[in-house]
Amino acid sequence: MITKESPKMGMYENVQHQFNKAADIINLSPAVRKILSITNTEIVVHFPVKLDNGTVQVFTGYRVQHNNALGPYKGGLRYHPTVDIDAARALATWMTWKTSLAGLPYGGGKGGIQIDPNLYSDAELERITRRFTFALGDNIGPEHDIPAPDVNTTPQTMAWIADTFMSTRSTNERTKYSHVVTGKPVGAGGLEGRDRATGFGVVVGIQEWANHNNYELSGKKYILQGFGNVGYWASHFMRAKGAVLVGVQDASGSIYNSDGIDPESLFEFTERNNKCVAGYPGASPYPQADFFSLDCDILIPAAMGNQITAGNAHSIKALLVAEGANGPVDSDGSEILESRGIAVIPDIYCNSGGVIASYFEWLQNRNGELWSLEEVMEKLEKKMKKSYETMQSIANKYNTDLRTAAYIGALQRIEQAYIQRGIFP
Ligand SMILES: NC(=O)C1=CN([C@@H]2O[C@H](COP(=O)(O)OP(=O)(O)OC[C@H]3O[C@@H](n4cnc5c(N)ncnc54)[C@H](O)[C@@H]3O)[C@@H](O)[C@H]2O)C=CC1
Ligand SMILES: O=C(O)CCC(=O)C(=O)O
Repeated sequence: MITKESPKMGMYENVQHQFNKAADIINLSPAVRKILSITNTEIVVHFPVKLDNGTVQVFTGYRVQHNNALGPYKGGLRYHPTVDIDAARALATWMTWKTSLAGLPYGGGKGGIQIDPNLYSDAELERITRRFTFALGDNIGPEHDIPAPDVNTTPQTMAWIADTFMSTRSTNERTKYSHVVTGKPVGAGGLEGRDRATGFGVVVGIQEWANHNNYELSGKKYILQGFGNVGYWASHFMRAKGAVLVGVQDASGSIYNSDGIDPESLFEFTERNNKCVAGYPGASPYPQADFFSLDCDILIPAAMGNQITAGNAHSIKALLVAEGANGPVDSDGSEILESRGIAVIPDIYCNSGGVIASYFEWLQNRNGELWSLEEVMEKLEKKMKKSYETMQSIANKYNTDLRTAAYIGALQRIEQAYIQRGIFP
C-alpha cells in the first residue's frame, strides 16, 4: 500500500533552505554557491511498456544529476507515485552533500519512476526497469552516473539494470560494466553487507551520538517509521544494543507494544504479509496520525520525506531523532525540534552507510575483487565513525546543530575542489 508524502513544503525548497543556512555561515564562495544552487542535468524520459494484458502503458522516469565536482554522480532510483522532478532534484542534491561529507569520490544524482509498483506483476516490473534503463542510455555509466536502490527498488531491480546496460555494450567489453549500478544481488556482482549497510550506519550514528552525550542505549525505547530495507536493518542492529522497539509505522498502518516488539519476528511476519506490519499479532494497532507522539526515547524515521512538520513536531516525545530516511523533517519541523531541544542526527550523515557500502561495491567490481562481510562491516563502521567526528568537530567549531555542521563539512569539501582546480577562485 502506498501513501503520499506531505505536500506542504516541496522537498527541493527544504534542501535549499538547509543549504543556504550553512552557506551563509561559512560565507561560501559566490561562484560555488551559484553552481550548487542548481542541478547540472535533469533527464525526463517517457517510455512505453507492454503490460501482461497486452495493452501498452507509457511511463515517466527521471534522473537528476546535481553536481559531479568530486566524482561521478551517485544515488538511488525510487519507484513511487510521488517521484517527480521536485523530489528527484531534492534527493539528488542531498546525495551531493552526503557523498561529500562521507569523503567519497562521488557527486550526487537521484531518480526513479512515477509508479505504484504494487499494481504491476514482477514480469511487468522487469520490462519497465529494462525499458527505463534503455531510455536512460548513456546518461548512466560506471564512470559517469551510478544508480542504486531506494524506496521500492531492490537488488533484483539493480540486476535488471546492470544486465540491460551491459547488453547494450560491445560484446568484448560487457563484463567491464557491472559497476554501472550498486546494490546488486551478491551473486551478480553485489557486495556482501550492502543489504544491511544503511540500517547499520544509522545505528553506528546513534551509538556515536550516545557516546558523545554520555547516553546509554540499552533499555531505551524507540519508535520506527518504515520497515523496509533501512527500517528493518536499523531495528536488527538496535536490538543488539539492547534498545527496545515499541512502535512501528509503515504504509499499511501503525502498531504499538510498550513491552517491546521483536524485530526478527516482525520481519518474518512482514515477509508473509506483503511486506506490511499491519495485523502483526505481537502488537496492537495504533492510530496512524498519532504515531509520532508515542512515548519513546528515540525516533527513527526510515520511510519518506516531509513526515515531521509543524503539524506534529510539537507532539514528539523522543529526545533524539535519527534520520534514516532522506528529508524526513521539513524546515518548519526542524525549527520546532531545535527550539524544543530535541537532537537530530541528520540524514546526510545518518543514512550514509548505504552509499559508503555502494562505494565499496563499485571498487570491488572495478578492481575485480571479492570482499568478505567482516571486511565490509569493519570498513563501514570506521568510515561512519570518522564522519561523525568530522561533523561533531564542525558543530563545536561553529557552534551549530549537527545538520548545519554536516552541510558545512560537505560544502567546504566541494568548494575546496573547485578552488584547487582553479576554475572558480
Ligand atoms: N535503501 C538504502 O540503502 C537507502 C535508503 N535511504 C532512504 O531511506 C528511506 C527508506 O528507504 P528503503 O528502506 O530503502 O525503502 P523500502 O522501499 O525498502 O521501504 C520503505 C518503507 O517505508 C514505508 N512507507 C512508505 N510510505 C510510507 C508512509 N507514507 N508512512 C509510513 N511508512 C511509509 C513502506 O511501507 C516501507 O516499510 C527512504 O527515504 C530512502 O531514500 C537512504 C539511504 C540509503
Ligand atoms: O547507494 C547509493 O548509491 C545511494 C543510496 C541512496 O539513494 C541514498 O543514500 O539516498
